[in-house]
Amino acid sequence: MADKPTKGLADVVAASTALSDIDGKAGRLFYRGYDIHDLAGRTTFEETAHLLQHGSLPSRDQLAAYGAELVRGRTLGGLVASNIPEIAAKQEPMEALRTLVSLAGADDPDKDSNAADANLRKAARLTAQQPLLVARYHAARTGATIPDPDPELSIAANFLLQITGRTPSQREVEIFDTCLVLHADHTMNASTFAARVCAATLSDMHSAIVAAIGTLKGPLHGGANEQVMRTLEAIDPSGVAQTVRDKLAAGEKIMGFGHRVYKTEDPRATHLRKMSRELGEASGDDTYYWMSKEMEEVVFAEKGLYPNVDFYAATVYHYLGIPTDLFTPVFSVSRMSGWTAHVIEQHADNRLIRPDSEYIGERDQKWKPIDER
Ligand SMILES: CC(=O)SCCNC(=O)CCNC(=O)[C@H](O)C(C)(C)COP(=O)(O)OP(=O)(O)OC[C@H]1O[C@@H](n2cnc3c(N)ncnc32)[C@H](O)[C@@H]1OP(=O)(O)O
Ligand SMILES: O=C([O-])CC(=O)C(=O)O
Repeated sequence: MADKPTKGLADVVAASTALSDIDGKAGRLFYRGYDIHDLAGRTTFEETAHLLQHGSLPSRDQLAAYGAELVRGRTLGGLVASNIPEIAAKQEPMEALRTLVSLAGADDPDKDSNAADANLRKAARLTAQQPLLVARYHAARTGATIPDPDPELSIAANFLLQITGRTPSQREVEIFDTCLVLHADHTMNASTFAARVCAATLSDMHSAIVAAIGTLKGPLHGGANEQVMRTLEAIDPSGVAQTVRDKLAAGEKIMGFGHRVYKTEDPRATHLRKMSRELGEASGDDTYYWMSKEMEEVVFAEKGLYPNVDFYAATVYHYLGIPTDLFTPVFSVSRMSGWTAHVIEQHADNRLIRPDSEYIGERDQKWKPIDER
């Protein structure tokens, strides 16, 4: 007979990884041993993706080679490109990305190989294509014409330009790039775990990423950032405290708060809060920032909960001009670097992930023919 399960696998160590590490009590996050506070604002998303996928912060030559690979990968295959208009008309953004990445698997030249070199090439292509998929999806549904990605620009700069239709300021690019760095990897979060479970059957990288995208979509995980913005938009600025108290009294969860691992401030929220404030002030209307601050104070006073990465990311993306329903897709643009690195790591030292379950159903049932049931 199996042991009692730990509900939600809380505190269960499900994999070994050299990619990221969290000290939940101290509120610290590390990518391959580098403190997130040292990376944020100093390391680009491209450098971070290289760190995760290739194992080291790149030298100038390595970054040039990886950057060139990303530029080459920044094209869409025929199956994906031809289906975007219909998918954009019929599917919500995260559903659409799940479908489009699946189609991209069929277009991928390395689709039949899980070998280490093929996985690295697929990781770079997926990282390069994800922002383009979001931008092309958005353009198809709005009827906008967007420029092709500029090979001289970073992923962050190209994405903001394609989504907002205007050339972002240098500071906006820096802030968005920092957001991508902050969201890149996070140990055994639900979507990464889903990717690793899929990869551990020796299924391919695109299948694992489809599983991850479907998992990130949920409001208890990456989908929370969109819900944070929808909550802020629905509240009267003068009624923040009362609304939060009413929601809590009704047993509702406040989106963007709480975390399975952090027992103190999420170190990513520290950066996102500052950037939200800066962008809010620069916009001339920082109402959503101040509403967020008030919400943070009330949730802490009432429940002792801290904001997670999704909370201040919402207002940062809002101030950057990103449509609210693309917030979770933006998360996927960044997390693609971590997911793919986890698939590489899983395939490199694989064993099927197949836990046990506790049976709680009926026993000793007596079978009856259908007419006697
Ligand atoms: C990128 C990310 O995935 S970050 C997380 C994004 N998700 C959210 O922001 C959604 C809101 N937050 C939550 O639902 C949870 O805090 C999670 C899913 C993040 C973590 O869940 P768990 O570790 O399973 O904690 P669980 O949901 O059991 O919460 C523990 C207690 O805190 C309460 N709690 C946790 N989060 C919240 C919240 N946001 N609002 C109100 N109460 C909360 C729960 O109601 C529960 O209370 P109880 O013990 O009285 O029943
Ligand atoms: O780690 C988690 O459970 C959720 C999270 O913060 C992330 O995926 O970034």
